[in-house]
Amino acid sequence: MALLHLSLHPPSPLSFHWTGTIPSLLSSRRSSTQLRHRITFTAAASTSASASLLPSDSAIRDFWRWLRERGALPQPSPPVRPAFVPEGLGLVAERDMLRNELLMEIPKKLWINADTVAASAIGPVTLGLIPWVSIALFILREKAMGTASSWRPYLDILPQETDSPIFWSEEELSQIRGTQLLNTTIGVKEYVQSEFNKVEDEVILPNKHLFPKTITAADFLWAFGVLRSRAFSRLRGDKIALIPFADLINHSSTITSEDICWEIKGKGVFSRELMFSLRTPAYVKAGEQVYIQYDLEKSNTELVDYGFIDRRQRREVYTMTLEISESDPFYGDKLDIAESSGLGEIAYFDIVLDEPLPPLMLPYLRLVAIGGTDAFLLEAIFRNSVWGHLELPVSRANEERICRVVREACNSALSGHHTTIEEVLHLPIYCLHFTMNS
Ligand SMILES: C[S@@+](CC[C@H](N)C(=O)[O-])C[C@H]1O[C@@H](n2cnc3c(N)ncnc32)[C@H](O)[C@@H]1O
Repeated sequence: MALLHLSLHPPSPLSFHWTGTIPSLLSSRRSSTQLRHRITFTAAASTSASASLLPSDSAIRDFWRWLRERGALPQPSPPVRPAFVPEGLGLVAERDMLRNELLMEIPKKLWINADTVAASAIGPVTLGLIPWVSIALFILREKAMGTASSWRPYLDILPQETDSPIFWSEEELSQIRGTQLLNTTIGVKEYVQSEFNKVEDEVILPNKHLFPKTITAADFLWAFGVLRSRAFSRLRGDKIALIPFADLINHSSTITSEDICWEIKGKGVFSRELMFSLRTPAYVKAGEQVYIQYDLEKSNTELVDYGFIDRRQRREVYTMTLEISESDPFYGDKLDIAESSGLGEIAYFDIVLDEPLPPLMLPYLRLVAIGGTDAFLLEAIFRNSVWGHLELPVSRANEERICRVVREACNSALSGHHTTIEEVLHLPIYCLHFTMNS
């Protein structure tokens, strides 16, 4: 038996580890028009951020004062200021700025990362926790401390939620029933819940004196969502950090390079003080919003974690997951052959809309589907030349088998849709997944 999955790549702006099962083939029951109400498209971001979820003017003023008092604003006047924009809060230029001009330098003492937590009152009890979990506990504790927290002005401007599917209501989620997106969202929420259960038992409850208010699973999910949507994509894992002020910058698909936007480097005597510096990726006029490119590598299924998708760039990427099943009578030989080309029992192939298939995908598919009289190709004597054979059709039967299974999977997927094919094709968040029994 050979098992083939066609599935969307799970979104992961942060490198969290979770395992989730891939659902059987389904598709969105919500029309693309309906989904657009919930997912913001970058090309028309005006639907984002409802006013009730935005921080108040006075919260923004307090935050500004807080940044100034902590030396995060250059004298005499910073080149950007926080402002209400269609994407919620954003950064607006105070003057015309050229490409590569310095927007801000945020000293390390203002970042919230694992070191910040370690040096805080909960440092001793959070030792050994995954960095994002300890940061989540830290911000929830500081939030609960209210005016007693020195981080309050920053915490007060964080959004109550984003449009990420982890914050969608049950009713909204029910409308994407069957999509990979729903499954991924459920997987992520289960992962967060299980981390919460662990940290509640091991850290929060035994140290109640350190946590002024009860921390709920919903609070913990909020903190996770904040981190997931605000951490710079290359600051992952142990390096994960919240960088106040810098994290107000929004994404635009019109910015097509991400290389010069930000860097971390030492400053001051002996370059000891680390700074996060952010630069303009393009010329911007006074009064206009400054944007960056969050991550050119991210597909829309990953960007949706931020609560929006990008219609202007080629981000319709689907990851096809192929697997050599352990119950395949030729499992050992097939695995050996796959490994000789750097592949494994499971192989992932990114398929980009309107672009050629990944070069090894068809050969791997042929390998997975080999059986019957074609099995002679798996013999050790062909080991050095087998990939050359797999580049071309192995046999009519092998090719037909692949085509039949893929076609059946597609038909089955489309028959599950309540929408027309045209609507489905306009909806970037759908998936195909299938199992093939030989
Ligand atoms: C790093 S924060 C940027 C600041 C954020 N706008 C705020 O109000 O705090 C990332 C979040 O901003 C919003 N965002 C950023 N770029 C966007 C875009 N192009 N379209 C819609 N929302 C965007 C999303 O909610 C995302 O989760």
